[in-house]
Amino acid sequence: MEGALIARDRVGVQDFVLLDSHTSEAAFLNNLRKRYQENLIYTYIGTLLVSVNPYKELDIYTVTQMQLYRGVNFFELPPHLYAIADNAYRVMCSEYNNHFILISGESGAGKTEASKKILQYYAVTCPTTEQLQVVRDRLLLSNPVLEAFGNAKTLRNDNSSRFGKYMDIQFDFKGAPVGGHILSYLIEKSRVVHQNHGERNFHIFYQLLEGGEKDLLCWLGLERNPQKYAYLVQGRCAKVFSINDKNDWKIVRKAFSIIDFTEKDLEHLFGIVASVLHLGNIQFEEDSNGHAIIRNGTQIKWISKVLSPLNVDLAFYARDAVAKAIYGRTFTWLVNKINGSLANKVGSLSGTVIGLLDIYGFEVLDTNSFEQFCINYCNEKLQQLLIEMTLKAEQEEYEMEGIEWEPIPYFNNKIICDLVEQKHKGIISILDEECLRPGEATDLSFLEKLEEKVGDHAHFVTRKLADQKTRKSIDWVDFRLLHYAGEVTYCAVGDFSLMVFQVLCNSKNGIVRDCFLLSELDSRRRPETVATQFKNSLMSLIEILMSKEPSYIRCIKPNENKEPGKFDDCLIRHQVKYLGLMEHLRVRRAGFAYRRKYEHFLRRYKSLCPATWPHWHGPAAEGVERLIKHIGYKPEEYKLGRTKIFIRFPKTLFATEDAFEIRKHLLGMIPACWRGVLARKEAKKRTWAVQIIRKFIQGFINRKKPLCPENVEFVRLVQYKYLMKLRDHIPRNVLDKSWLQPPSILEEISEMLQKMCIRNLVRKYCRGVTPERKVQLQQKAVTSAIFRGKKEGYQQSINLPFADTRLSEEVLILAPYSQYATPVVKYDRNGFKARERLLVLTQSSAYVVEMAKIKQKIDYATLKGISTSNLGDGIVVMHVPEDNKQKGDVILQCEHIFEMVTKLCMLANKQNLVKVVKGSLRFRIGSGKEGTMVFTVGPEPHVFKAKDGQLTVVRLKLCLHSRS
Ligand SMILES: Nc1ncnc2c1ncn2[C@@H]1O[C@H](COP(=O)(O)OP(=O)(O)OP(=O)(O)O)[C@@H](O)[C@H]1O
Repeated sequence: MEGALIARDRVGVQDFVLLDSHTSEAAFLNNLRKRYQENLIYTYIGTLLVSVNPYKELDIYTVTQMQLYRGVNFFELPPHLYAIADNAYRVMCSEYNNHFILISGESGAGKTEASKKILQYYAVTCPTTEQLQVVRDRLLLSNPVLEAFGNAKTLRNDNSSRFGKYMDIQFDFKGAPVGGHILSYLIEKSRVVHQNHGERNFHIFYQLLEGGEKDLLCWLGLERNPQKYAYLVQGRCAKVFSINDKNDWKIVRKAFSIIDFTEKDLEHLFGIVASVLHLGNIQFEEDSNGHAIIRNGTQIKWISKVLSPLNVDLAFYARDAVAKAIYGRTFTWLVNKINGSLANKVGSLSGTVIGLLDIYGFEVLDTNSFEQFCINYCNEKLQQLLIEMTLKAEQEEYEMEGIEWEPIPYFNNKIICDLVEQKHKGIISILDEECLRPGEATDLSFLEKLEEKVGDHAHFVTRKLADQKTRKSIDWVDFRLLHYAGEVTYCAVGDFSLMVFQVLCNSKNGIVRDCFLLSELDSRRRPETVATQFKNSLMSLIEILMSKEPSYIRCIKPNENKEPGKFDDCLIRHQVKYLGLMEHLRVRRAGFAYRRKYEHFLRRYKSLCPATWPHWHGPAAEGVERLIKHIGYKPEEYKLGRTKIFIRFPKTLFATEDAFEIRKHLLGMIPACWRGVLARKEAKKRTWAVQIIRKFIQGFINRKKPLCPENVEFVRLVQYKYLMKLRDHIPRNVLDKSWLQPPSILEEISEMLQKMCIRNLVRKYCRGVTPERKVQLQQKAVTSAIFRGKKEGYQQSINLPFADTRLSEEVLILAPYSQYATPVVKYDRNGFKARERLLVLTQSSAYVVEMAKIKQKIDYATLKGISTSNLGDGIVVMHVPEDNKQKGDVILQCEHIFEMVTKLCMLANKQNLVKVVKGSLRFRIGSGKEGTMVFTVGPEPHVFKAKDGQLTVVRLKLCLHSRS
């Protein structure tokens, strides 16, 4: 709601409590007018909603609007009856208590429309289930039925409710509507028999005649023409342009079927409607005794006989009384029947309710009868309730907030209520006494009694009691009450006799029988007058309301002509008075114009103080204190409650609001400038991007050309991208041969880079190699040169380090020539297999040692060659020169053949002497003889010598020397 504070000069304030001169009626009207002219028909007084009938369709009742108000804090959106409805609903759901919404205003002010809209709001926004849809439909459809029987066209409203209505909507614990209950008040029975010019009887009569099926009318003995019925033609406007009776009949018929009326019920109901019409057509004439007799006998078959010997006037009077009674009681029956259908049958039993009270407003007619008396008394009671509840709520809030209560001058209308309802001394009691006392009661005797008993009351006047000046305006049969809303003069002439209709108790029509109970004829019981009945029902209504949380909607009729946009000051001023709005405003203001929770206040105005902007991290109350200190509130302008700040004068709030608007504007500008900078940057970025993309495409097309302006950036980009990627994929060690595939234009560079990289890695590797490791590597390089790709087991031998302790002086595995077939295995202390023969390498020669005794010395200088097979056996043959002293070539079997051969070669410096042979080799046995050695693979490794001296070396899958 604060959102529109700034527009207050044009559209007025949304809450009357913000009016500077809150006691000025003119200021009140002015605000209402401003808003009405802007189609803002709703204004608050605190939590009370004032509504002015727009007399045109406004776009504010859509489902979107409903959703907008759903669950939103009351003051955050413009005033609306949805806000009232939603607030009541939300509080009900959260606090699990009962509520009522009191809608009042004079005829045509928009009460019924408001209550229907609230019902629709609940129908749309409340949770429901498929089962509960039925309840929802019944709640909505009870309206057309009640309106058909209880509404009529009047001069003031084409669809005027002629009864007061209180409807409870029952909700289950989940907040779903599960049922309803209706109470009706004071149906205007007089309308059944009499209508003023320009007005009609209740809608149902015209609907039945206009829309009723031919058979039905025939059965009821009715003609379609309303002009034929005396009760329908007095207002001379049976047909009205704005009302479509035929269509409404269809709606009502459909509604009847939804709200559980049986065909029998309808038969009886329409029977009664028709009876009333027939009754109205009965005419009397005088017989010779001066008694009334029925003139036109045809109608009588529809009603019971009139037996009393009455004169003609009284006979007409009695006829009308019967018609009114039948209709009135049938209406009550109808309401009860609807209640049966609305009763909660599906939901949980213990739920909560929201009551909608749509009740006639204060009425002042040219001639005010008993009906107006009741209506105005009702308004007096409701006004009292409103003032009391508002005051109570205000006081409670002050107490809760720890703020001192300041007494407010206001008019308490309890004194008028007492005048009407006090036991024994009140007007109703006096009326009862007059009606029920033996002997003839007259209007004048009643008036005299009043003068006697309440004559000295400040709010009661009769002609006799009045002063000279006012005497003229009061008739002898009148009394005047000074209501809170103004003076009303009532005519004391009326129907004070109690009518009892024995004959109706025996009717064949079920509804009539239900309505007129025989027990009522019990003469021992003191019957209640209509006034007392009304008083009692009003008392129980007040009791119902007192137990609930209130919300109020006050409806105002802007003009008498149902004209949109016309704001009749005089008419509205009256209503503002009748509705007690000034009084309510006075109570509501109670010293402080505005109050808000600290959190809300701080959220809105925090930008006004550097300490609270943009964020306040402490408690909201302290934030507000800092804020108002910074703005400069004077001590008399505000009070700080427990949870709310109270601001005494609207001008203080407006000044704050204006400051906030300026601030908002400034704050709004910063983002605007910033947005400009960003937009310019964005545009630049886009232009730049377009150029880049264009260049890229050009570069791609020309990428294979030598560097030129067209491709230079593309190539650089590709280079850059490739190099950046290569950086993450560079080989980390000399053995890693992977290299990132270059784009074609970078192949040459990539190759160079790869070489550099490898060189670098190698250098790095070499620098990190120890002398021992270097020797190893040199040895391994020799091994590789000799054996790589030639002999089985080489690959596996690479990772096996050569040991310094082997073969420098001693320890090689030797196999005696004679024992190839069964080698004897021994282990020396170095863990090597030792046989009978050892090979010892020294700097200048190799010794074949047998049992530690030198057996054969081979000089490196004379060594002719070294042979091994390509298989994984451990046989090595050292070819020595043909020398007599020597026995022949040395054949050895050793475990570390790669190491042994390598070291031997290196010592002898004769790498090229080694031969790796396939299949077989020839060797010299000595003394000029030669032998052959065959290498083969078999299921078992062994070495054997054939008879012809040929040696065969069989190796298993595994190499002989592989120990691990
Ligand atoms: N919010 C509204 N928007 C548009 N038209 C409205 C609105 N409220 C009322 N009206 C118009 O005013 C007419 C009278 O309204 P409504 O019947 O609600 O008055 P009422 O106060 O219930 O009168 P009564 O006391 O005679 O029953 C409606 O038929 C409708 O044409």
